Amino acid sequence: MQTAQQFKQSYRPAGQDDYDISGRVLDIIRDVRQNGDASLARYTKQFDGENAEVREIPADELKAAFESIPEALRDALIAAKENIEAYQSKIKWQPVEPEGFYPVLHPIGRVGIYVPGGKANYPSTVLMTAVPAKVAGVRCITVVTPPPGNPATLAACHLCGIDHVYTVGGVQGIAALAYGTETIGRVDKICGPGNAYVAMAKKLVYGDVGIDSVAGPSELAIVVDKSSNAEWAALDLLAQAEHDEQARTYLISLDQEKLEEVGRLADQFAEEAPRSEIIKKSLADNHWAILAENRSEAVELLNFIAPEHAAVQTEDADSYAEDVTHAGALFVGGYSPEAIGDYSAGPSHVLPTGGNARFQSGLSVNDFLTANAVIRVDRADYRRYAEAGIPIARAEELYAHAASMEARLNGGNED
Ligand SMILES: NC(=O)c1ccc[n+]([C@@H]2O[C@H](COP(=O)([O-])OP(=O)(O)OC[C@H]3O[C@@H](n4cnc5c(N)ncnc54)[C@H](O)[C@@H]3O)[C@@H](O)[C@H]2O)c1
Ligand SMILES: N[C@H](CO)Cc1c[nH]c[nH+]1
Ligand SMILES: [Zn+2]
Repeated sequence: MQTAQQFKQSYRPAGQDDYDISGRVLDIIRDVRQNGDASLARYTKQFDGENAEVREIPADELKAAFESIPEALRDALIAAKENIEAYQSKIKWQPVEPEGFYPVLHPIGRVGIYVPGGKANYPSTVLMTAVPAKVAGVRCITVVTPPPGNPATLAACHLCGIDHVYTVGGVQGIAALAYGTETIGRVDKICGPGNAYVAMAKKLVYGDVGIDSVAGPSELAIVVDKSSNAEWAALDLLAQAEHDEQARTYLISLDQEKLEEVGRLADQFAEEAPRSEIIKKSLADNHWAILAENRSEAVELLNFIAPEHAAVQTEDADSYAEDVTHAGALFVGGYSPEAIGDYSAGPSHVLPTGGNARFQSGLSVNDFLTANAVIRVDRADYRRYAEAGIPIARAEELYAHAASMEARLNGGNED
């Protein structure tokens, strides 16, 4: 257990010290750029197993996967998809009147989605990325996912009408999307979460291709008080810890007894959990238990950590919504567990990690739109813009800029 002060003094956000992996990740990216498919095949055997194969899954196999999964799962995917569509449609940017200066909205042309598949399978991630892209109007979507391709993930690809699905994961999958190979077409923007290697690869290709955010190993910060249900809070911690040994969990309590109770239950549940090994390592290496003195210290801690998910399960949980400014998503009250956001609530579960919620929002339909300005000045209005521009151009000693504006001051043939 730590005080807020002690925690803040020693804390480092996830990913900031990943220098050791950045070199290795860059080597793989360079190799894929130079050697294309041959490089993909080599790294896939190295990281995913000797028999692992990179291939495109044809549409009829995706359909067969959809038909083969249990009906209850099919219905659940369809229901979740509807919720996601409803939320994303509600928040989609709307065109403004095309007069004067205005932004014109265009869907991004080619989108690549990374669907993780190392320590767990993520059909939900297909929905949480492809549905916003489709609502935006993206015409070509490519999914990459580690081999051999999980049936439920492939089923979700069919449900979402994905154009191309390739069984290639990790850094090599990201590099293939960013630069293209003989068989995989390069895309304009890559989205989707992944482990620390995938997150680093996205950072390193950014600029040559767009990315949504650095959505690395999962994070959850829960705030509890005397009134909180300790069992629920402990289970919520485990629900993040089971993703990855590197998943981070923070328990912030306004009450010392509750802090100890939740911690005890989490350790107890970890022993019996199906993914016990991952959970125990995550809790041992990447869990913080912090005693906050009061509500404002709890809010300050959340904003300091800027976690992927913040969950407030205190008596006055509603009051946190305005004050928590840095969190990928905020879950308010005991009946809003983070797992609901993972699957079926509607906002995307692809959220910024490593403190990036300070400047980055979760994935949404608007990440798949560009809003570029259209500038059209009439002769009647020209003078006031030119007169504001010319002195600034001169101050910058950019005389051709000034001349370009001056030449039009007295009119000409152009109307
Ligand atoms: N932030 C979010 O929005 C969000 C959402 C869902 C999941 N997640 C996170 O996504 C991650 C999924 O991770 P995962 O491992 O299950 O699947 P993954 O698909 O991200 O990673 C598996 C791949 O990593 C590569 N890899 C493994 N070890 C490597 C090494 N030593 N060097 C280079 N490459 C290596 C391999 O190519 C392998 O196919 C978890 O950390 C989870 O918490 C985050
Ligand atoms: N909690 C993850 C984001 O950090 C998303 C997810 C998908 N499936 C289960 N969970
Ligand atoms: Zn989760």
